[in-house]
Amino acid sequence: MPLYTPTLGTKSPVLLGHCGRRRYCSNRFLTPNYVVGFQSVSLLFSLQPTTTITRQNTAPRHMNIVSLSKFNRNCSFSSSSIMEDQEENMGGFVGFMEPKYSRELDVAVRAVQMACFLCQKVQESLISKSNGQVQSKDDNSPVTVADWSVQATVSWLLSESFGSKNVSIVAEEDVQSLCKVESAGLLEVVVKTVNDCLAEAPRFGLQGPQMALGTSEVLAAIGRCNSNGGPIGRFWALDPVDGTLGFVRGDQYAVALALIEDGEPVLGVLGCPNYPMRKEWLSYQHRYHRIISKLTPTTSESWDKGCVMYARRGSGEAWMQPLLQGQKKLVWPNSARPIQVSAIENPALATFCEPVEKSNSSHSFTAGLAHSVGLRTAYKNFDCRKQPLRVYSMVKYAAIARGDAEIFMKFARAGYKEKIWDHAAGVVIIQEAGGVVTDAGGRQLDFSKGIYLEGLDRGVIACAGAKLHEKIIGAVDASWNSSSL
Ligand SMILES: Nc1ncnc2c1ncn2[C@@H]1O[C@H](COP(=O)(O)OS(=O)(=O)O)[C@@H](OP(=O)(O)O)[C@H]1O
Ligand SMILES: [Mg+2]
Repeated sequence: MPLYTPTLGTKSPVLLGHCGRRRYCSNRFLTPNYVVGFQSVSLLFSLQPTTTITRQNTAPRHMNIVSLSKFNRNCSFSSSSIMEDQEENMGGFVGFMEPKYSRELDVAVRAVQMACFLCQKVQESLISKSNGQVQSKDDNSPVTVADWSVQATVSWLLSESFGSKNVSIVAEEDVQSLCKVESAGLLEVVVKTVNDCLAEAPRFGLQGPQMALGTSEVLAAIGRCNSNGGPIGRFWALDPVDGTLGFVRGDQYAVALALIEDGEPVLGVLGCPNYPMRKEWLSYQHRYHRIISKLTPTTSESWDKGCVMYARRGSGEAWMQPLLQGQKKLVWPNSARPIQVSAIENPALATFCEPVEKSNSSHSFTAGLAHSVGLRTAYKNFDCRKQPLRVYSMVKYAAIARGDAEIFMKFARAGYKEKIWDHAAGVVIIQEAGGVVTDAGGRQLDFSKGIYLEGLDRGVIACAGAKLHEKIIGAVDASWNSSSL
């Protein structure tokens, strides 16, 4: 049974009630022990003698608890058959509610925290010794132990939390390549990596397996990520290690997890292990950051370490919390703080970022655009040539969401189809942080057509605000025909 603490960081009125997998949403039984008011509270649930509670019976400090009338207007249940079928046993316990997707967001953030922990360990070992953990996929992109291990770990955690029947996942890695005879050694490392990570689950507030997972269970977890997405129902989109090149080069990468319902991303969680809470680190080469971090003592809040960002569609809020460090235990809200896009509207003051590899996005086209709109470009790595901020992975989305840059553009070569897991989490987070994300025609990205962003018009444009966005869209139109794209 997963351990659960209700979600942090909402200003929406909520009434809480969780115990393990059980959700107490009955309005039949309200104990006198709930707290009413818009204030930070720690709430102790009242328990029936027959109820088996493992732990976590308190609400996070900054949840807002309100009266039932407000609750009825503002809250809805997220559905989970597991919760419903266990609810009957809980008569007389407590009646609470929370905003839609709260539990999903809570589990997703914790799972991504764990995935980042796993990735950091693997990346460190890659850097310290190139010990053969970098593999090649059919398409020649590097695939690591981390890719498969994260996919297995996140899939297992989601299935445990919501029931494997209720969890559908679209993810990048394909289990077939891991089942090949020549991958036996790699598979062994993956199984060990997954078990090492899951053993830490209680520290992250989730329940790990009672016994270490066997090879078949790990393969089953990876293989379960075989959804093709689509317009109906609910599925998760996972990029276990986005920015594989950044990962193997010891630079930026991200763990991206989004929940998509009826074709729309409703939750976005982005783990950015090498993107510290402090802004200034983004423009330094990560190797430099690593050296400096080793020289400076770790602060209690770990602001100089990586972060996890997250948002729930329609909440008007996006949040960032530091990665869990050392042997600490994750305690909500884990020093979470709200993030917002930059207020800069003037292109001359705006910083734009783009993919590092010109094979992934045309640098010459964006350079022309930057020039025509009068965009500021950054000095990077003490390099005196002006250039955009080139950052691997969805950390670019993260940079826009928290106001470290104002514009992100990606123009892949003709014929390349963008995949949903490379964008879904970032889109929700930027939009809830106040930004705008569309294709180059100004249309919303369409996550309802399967694993690809079908119908994408030319490229992806994310901006801090509508004015900048309008200017970029106009500039793309003006220069597209004369480009070679
Ligand atoms: N040819 C081509 N064109 C455009 N995009 C491609 C292409 N090939 C791959 N991909 C996908 O892009 C993801 C990496 O995008 P980034 O923005 O991180 O690029 S970069 O690494 O900074 O250059 C990358 O994600 P990861 O595979 O997770 O790294 C791919 O999904
Ligand atoms: Mg990716």
